Amino acid sequence: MSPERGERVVFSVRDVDFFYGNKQALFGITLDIPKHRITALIGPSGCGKSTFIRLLNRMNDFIPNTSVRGKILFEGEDIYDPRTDVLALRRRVGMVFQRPNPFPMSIYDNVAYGPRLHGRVSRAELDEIVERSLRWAALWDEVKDRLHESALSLSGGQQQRLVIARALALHPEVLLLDEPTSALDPISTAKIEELLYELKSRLTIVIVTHNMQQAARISDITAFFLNGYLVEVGPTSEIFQRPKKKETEDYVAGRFG
Ligand SMILES: Nc1ncnc2c1ncn2[C@@H]1O[C@H](COP(=O)(O)OP(=O)(O)OP(=O)(O)O)[C@@H](O)[C@H]1O
Repeated sequence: MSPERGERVVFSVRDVDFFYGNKQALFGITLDIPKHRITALIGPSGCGKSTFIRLLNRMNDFIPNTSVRGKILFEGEDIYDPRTDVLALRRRVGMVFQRPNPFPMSIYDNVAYGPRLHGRVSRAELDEIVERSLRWAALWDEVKDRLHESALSLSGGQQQRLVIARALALHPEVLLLDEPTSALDPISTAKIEELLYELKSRLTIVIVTHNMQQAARISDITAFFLNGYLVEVGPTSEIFQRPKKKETEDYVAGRFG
């Protein structure tokens, strides 16, 4: 899909194939991810959404015996070029997974973890980063009096917002979320959706979701995957109300998957 005129593209994906061993999981994916927008990836189980989102910050590198063909440009740079600094890439492109995974340490230390690892920061600077990140993640008011308690004492929904705060502490340009609310209750889910909506003024968001109402509520662009192919991508309202392909229409109408 070509983004609307004048809209900046953060990721430009061209003809990407992906293999687990000799099993091909993605076929010729071509897609642009526009800046400061929420792009939702939808499609039935096993269609390649997680595989695709993990390509964007090279998380698939951790899975042995995989290979990629094609090009993925992030801000114009080929991220699969051997000279790519993968750690720097992951700092710029943060990721949040399905199950909240706070570190077994205090709330404060979870958020301070990345900034501490990436450079020398004073206590005062850290305090500021922690507060700001928790505010961005809409968690500050709930935890400001218990920053030194274990992160594991938080509820699931709070833990997921803490994990988002931990990612935000590094000022990523893109946040990738792989089904971030599927383990959460409806109230926590609504909080995360609201938060993502607020965050898009600061960064670009790509979210995998099984929940079509969620995609329809929060995303600007929706990409529909099926059996490793990108069937259709476009403005969310068009994908849900006037899809061009029969498969998309069937899927969004709940006729399969
Ligand atoms: N680590 C792996 N090793 C081998 N095959 C894998 C691996 N991870 C995923 N696959 C296969 O790749 C295909 C795409 O899987 P993927 O997890 O990307 O789909 P998905 O759309 O995210 O599914 P779900 O919605 O169920 O999470 C599936 O056939 C899956 O079995």
